[in-house]
Amino acid sequence: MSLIIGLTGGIASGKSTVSEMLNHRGFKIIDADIAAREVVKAGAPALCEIVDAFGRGILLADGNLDRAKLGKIIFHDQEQRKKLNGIVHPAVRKWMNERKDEAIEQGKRTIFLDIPLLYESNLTYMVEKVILVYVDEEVQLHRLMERNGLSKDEASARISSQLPLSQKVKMADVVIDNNDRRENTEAQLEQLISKWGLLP
Ligand SMILES: CC(C)(COP(=O)(O)OP(=O)(O)OC[C@H]1O[C@@H](n2cnc3c(N)ncnc32)[C@H](O)[C@@H]1O)[C@@H](O)C(=O)NCCC(=O)NCCS
Ligand SMILES: Nc1ncnc2c1ncn2[C@@H]1O[C@H](COP(=O)(O)OP(=O)(O)OP(=O)(O)O)[C@@H](O)[C@H]1O
Repeated sequence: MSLIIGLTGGIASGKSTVSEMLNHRGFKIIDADIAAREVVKAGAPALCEIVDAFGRGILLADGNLDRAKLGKIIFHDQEQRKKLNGIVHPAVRKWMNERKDEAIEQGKRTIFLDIPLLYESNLTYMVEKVILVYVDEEVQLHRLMERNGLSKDEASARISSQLPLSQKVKMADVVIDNNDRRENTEAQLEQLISKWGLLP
């Protein structure tokens, strides 16, 4: 029997940072952001649907998706975001479920699904427990601006396109506070692994 745990948070709250720590300990992580990139690769059916919905101008000269351009559209317009989500999310779920089944077959005892939009997309049915990686909003804004080289307005638009972390905190089984140094985050993770008796 494998335990399926959801790892969620907000944009730039530290999910990848925690995933990396879990990966080092041998745990299997299936990442929705990677899935979302895979399912829109050149030639993929979801990419054709995106072109039908947003026009050929959404492609780069080499035929790949212009992510920066699409980001500018969807993080500022809820209707366009819903349209994109409707195309990409079913393919993401399928991709993740296939990887999860593979991991179960390989005998993995704990499998983490890293899903930024776990609550927004009502995907809690896919997991048995939820870990939330939390940061205060000003830390989130600062780290996002820094990591992606975004202006304050652009970063705020991205944060506002998700449920506030303060709301997600109330729904999660456990919260990892990632405001402090990485060592502090890692110590909380260690404690949780031991408290829940998690094995890779
Ligand atoms: C709009 C796109 C092309 C922008 O690409 P970009 O390389 O700039 O960002 P990236 O994919 O690395 O996403 C970074 C973060 O943005 C947030 N985010 C992405 N898409 C969304 C969305 N539709 N709604 C809210 N937040 C989102 C997530 O926190 C994600 O971790 C891309 O995010 C995308 O295809 N989004 C739709 C698919 C999706 O919902 N992905 C999130 C996980 S399923
Ligand atoms: N404890 C920390 N102290 C300082 N910087 C951190 C810490 N944790 C993460 N960061 C930095 O903050 C940024 C966001 O972290 P990370 O990429 O792990 O977030 P994420 O939740 O996976 O983001 P996204 O959903 O956007 O992919 C990165 O640049 C990372 O290096």
